[in-house]
Amino acid sequence: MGLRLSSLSVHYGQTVAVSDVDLEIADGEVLALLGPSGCGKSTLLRAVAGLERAHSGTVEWDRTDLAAVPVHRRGFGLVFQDGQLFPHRDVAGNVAFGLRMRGVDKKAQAERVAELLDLVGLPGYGSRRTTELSGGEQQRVALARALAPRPKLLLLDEPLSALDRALREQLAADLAVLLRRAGATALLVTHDHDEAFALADRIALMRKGKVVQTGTPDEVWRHPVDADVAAFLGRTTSPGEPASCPCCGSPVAESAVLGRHARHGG
Ligand SMILES: Nc1ncnc2c1ncn2[C@@H]1O[C@H](COP(=O)(O)OP(=O)(O)OP(=O)(O)O)[C@@H](O)[C@H]1O
Repeated sequence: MGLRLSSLSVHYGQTVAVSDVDLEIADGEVLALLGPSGCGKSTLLRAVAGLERAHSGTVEWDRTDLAAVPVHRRGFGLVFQDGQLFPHRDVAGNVAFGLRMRGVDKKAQAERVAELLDLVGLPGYGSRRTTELSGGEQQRVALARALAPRPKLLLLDEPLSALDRALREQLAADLAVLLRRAGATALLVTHDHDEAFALADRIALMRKGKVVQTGTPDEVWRHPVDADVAAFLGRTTSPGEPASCPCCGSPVAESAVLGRHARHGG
């Protein structure tokens, strides 16, 4: 159960952006779609969201084909790189958006907004103007807005890439914790392997429209399918002893250790 893509292809005219992809995300799982620029990650996510049509193949949720289900009826939450908050609404108004659309009453809206602002580390921010928030705070609000209606699946397209390096690492660690706390099922698109290692239960590596490898972060780190993947992950094909996580002892990329601590709650 959960999301299943079967032989999914998406074309833009002559360009084959996604080619014959099979992929599943189980309930409660965070899967990172990782690959270089232009390999088709965003297109695949957009096809899952219903923003692009499949050329062939299927997108299913709980074994139901979504081809005829429009974006707003899929019950998926979306977070993009730049948050895309409504500038004319305050923070609470943004977070409550999906709840208002579903006709949730005012009291329940306020309770859920407060709960979500706590979750993303912005308690008491409800009446703040979104234009006065930092980039990191805006992304937290975008995440709270996406999570508020309890989406079946959270679609995150490079949610941290507009932020500077230090903030990105901090927020990746925070995001890892709060996705688990929220029990979210998520598809995360990123070109940053540190981010994928920090956040994901499983990684799908994409190249030229195809998924070339899937596995846990440890599996893809230990056994990259080929030299290109190894190089993309920032390791050599004949590494020395890789760094190991002090929490679980797994060999992981040193730069990913911070995020793994967060996942272990340490
Ligand atoms: N609207 C579009 N019209 C035509 N071609 C497109 C369109 N969007 C994407 N493409 C092409 O499809 C391919 C996949 O693009 P996509 O944006 O999915 O890649 P990506 O892996 O998400 O890249 P990035 O990390 O740079 O965002 C690329 O060759 C791109 O040029």
